[in-house]
Amino acid sequence: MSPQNFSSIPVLDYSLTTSSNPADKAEFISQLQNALINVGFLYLSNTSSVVEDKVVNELVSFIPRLFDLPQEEKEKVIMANSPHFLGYSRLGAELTKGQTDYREQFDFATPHVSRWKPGDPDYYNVWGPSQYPDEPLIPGFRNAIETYFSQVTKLGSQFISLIAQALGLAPDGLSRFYDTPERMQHRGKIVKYPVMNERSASDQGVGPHYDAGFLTILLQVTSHPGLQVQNLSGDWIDASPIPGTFVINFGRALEFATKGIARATSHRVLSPPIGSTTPRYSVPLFHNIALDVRVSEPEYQLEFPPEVLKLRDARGSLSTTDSVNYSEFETQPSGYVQLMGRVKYVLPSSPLFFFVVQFLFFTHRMSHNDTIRNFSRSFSQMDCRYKA
Ligand SMILES: O=C(O)CCC(=O)C(=O)O
Ligand SMILES: [Fe+2]
Repeated sequence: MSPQNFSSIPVLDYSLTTSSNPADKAEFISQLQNALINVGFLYLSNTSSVVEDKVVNELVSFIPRLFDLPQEEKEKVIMANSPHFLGYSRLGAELTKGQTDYREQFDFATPHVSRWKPGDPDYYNVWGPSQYPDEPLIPGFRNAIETYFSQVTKLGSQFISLIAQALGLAPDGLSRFYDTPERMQHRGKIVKYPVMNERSASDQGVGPHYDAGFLTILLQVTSHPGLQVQNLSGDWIDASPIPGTFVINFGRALEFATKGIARATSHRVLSPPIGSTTPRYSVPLFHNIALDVRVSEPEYQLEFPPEVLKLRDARGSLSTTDSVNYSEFETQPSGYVQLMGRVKYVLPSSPLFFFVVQFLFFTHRMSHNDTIRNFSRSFSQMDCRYKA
C-alpha cells in the first residue's frame, strides 16, 4: 500500500511540542503533516498538561448516570425545545443518509447567551445556552462537562497553531478563521451506542459522514472497537480506542480552507455487537470556526509553500465517497453550513412532509426561526435529525 493510502492511524505524542529539544517539535510537526495530508485522523497522547486526567475521569464517571436518568427527565431537555439545537436526542432520532443511527445523545456547547436578533442571519441562532438535567438529579455534572469543554477547547486552539505550522504557515496562520472569544461557540456531545440485539435492524451506530468544522477532538470513553475510518481505496480501517489518547480528525471546513491539503476523512461507528456486556460511550468536541467565515472569499485564501502543495498532489485528489459531505462550504458561510447540518431533520417520518419543510427552509420562504417555531415545538415527540 502506498504511504498515501493509510492502513493504520498514527499516534502523535503531544509532549514533543513542549520539549526543550527543538528536534522533537520538528518531528511532531512532520508527523502531523503526514496525518493532515494522508490520513485525516490521528491519536494524540500525553495531553494531560492541557486536559487534566482528573477532569476527564470526572466527566467519564457521570456518563452512565446521565443516560440512566429517567426517560422523562431526559425528555425535559430534548433538543426540539432549543432553537440552538442543544439538548437530548433519544435513541433512533437521528438519520444519516436516510438510515437510522442507533445512538442516544446529549448535545452541549461552550456556555453562551442567545445572540440572535431580528435582522441577523438565521444561523446566529446556533448561539445559545446548553440544556442541563436538573442539578439535584446529577449533582456536579454541569460543572464537569463545562470544565472538560473549556480544557479541550484550549487543546483545540493550541492544535490549530500546530496545524498551521505543519502546513507551512506561520503559527497564527489560521487565526483569521476565528472570531473574538465571546462570539465563538464550540459544540460537542456525549453519545451512547447501545449493544445490538436480535431485533436490531442494522449495526449502524452512526453512518458514514465527514465532520464539518476544522477539527474534532474525540474521547473514546469505553474500550469498544467500532469507530472506523475510510482510506483512499474505500477500505474501512479500525480506529479502536487507545487508553490515554484523544482521536483527532479534520473536517470539511479545514479541507476547503487548505485547498484540499488537509483531508477530511469519512468515518462511521458500528454498534457493539450482540454479546457485548456494556454500551459504547464517546464524547466528540467539534472545534468550529467563526460563523460568518465564507472560506471561498478572497480574504480567506491562504498561500502554501510549493513543497506542501506537492505532497497534496502526490496523495492525489480525494475520491468522493457517498458519505455526508457538507459541500456547501464552497459557497456558504460556516454558520449556514452548521445550521444546515442541524435543520436537515425529518420531523414526522413522512417523506412528503420532509420535502415541504426542506423546500420552505432552503428557498427562504420560511426563516429558520419560523421553521423551528412552527414545526419543532409541536412535534417534539417526533423530533428527528437528518444528515443528508
Ligand atoms: O462516537 C464516535 O466515536 C464518533 C462520533 C462521530 O463521528 C460524530 O458524532 O461525528
Ligand atoms: Fe464524526
